[in-house]
Amino acid sequence: MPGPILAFNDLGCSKGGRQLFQGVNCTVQCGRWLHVMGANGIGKTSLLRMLCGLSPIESGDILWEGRSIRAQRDAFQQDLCYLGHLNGLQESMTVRENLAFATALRGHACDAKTVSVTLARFGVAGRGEQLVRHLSQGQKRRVALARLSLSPARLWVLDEPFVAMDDTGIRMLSDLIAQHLASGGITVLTSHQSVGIGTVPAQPLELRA
Ligand SMILES: Nc1ncnc2c1ncn2[C@@H]1O[C@H](COP(=O)(O)OP(=O)(O)OP(=O)(O)O)[C@@H](O)[C@H]1O
Repeated sequence: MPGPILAFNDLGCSKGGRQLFQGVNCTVQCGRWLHVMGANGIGKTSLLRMLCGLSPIESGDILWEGRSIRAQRDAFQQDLCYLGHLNGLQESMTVRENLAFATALRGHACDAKTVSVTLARFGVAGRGEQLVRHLSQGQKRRVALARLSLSPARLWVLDEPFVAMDDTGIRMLSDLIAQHLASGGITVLTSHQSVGIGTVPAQPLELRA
């Protein structure tokens, strides 16, 4: 059995002088997914943002492969793909440019055929030359999934990824995450809906004030 690769150690968070949560402890192994749950405003997005280095860790620590993420910022960022509310897409670029840009940032070239095949896989074939800002919310989500599928990152951090998805999109995303887990990846996600990811049971993390 592989050892834990992601760990939250006594993690706490406050915003605007108010304590949101504290004393969060858990470990996540390869091939598992963490379902971060809790009431509106409890701090789920805040936790994900700390994990991604978008906000500082105020108390406790987050470990990746046994080392604080603060001590290995660049290497950890290479291992991470974050899908937030804004989908991580550049609105003023075309769909195709977005995918090429995202993969280039990670030092990979992505040829036109791969982009076309990937867009078709997520049901947005033929949208490649369209500006992202002209897509519907659900189509943007699908392009974000296409971006995710091209990412070699081992850790996927997804904030409410099922929002704005139709049933087909929800299935596509579940299958994509299941595939990621099967290849030894880890996913941390928030969702107010109950979620099924293949046959892999959720590892629940309930945030409480
Ligand atoms: N920069 C900030 N300054 C002050 N308060 C903030 C800041 N960012 C977030 N908050 C507050 O922190 C709390 C937690 O926000 P967060 O978005 O993490 O919650 P959440 O659990 O993801 O909520 P939801 O389920 O509604 O999406 C909220 O009350 C929010 O208003």
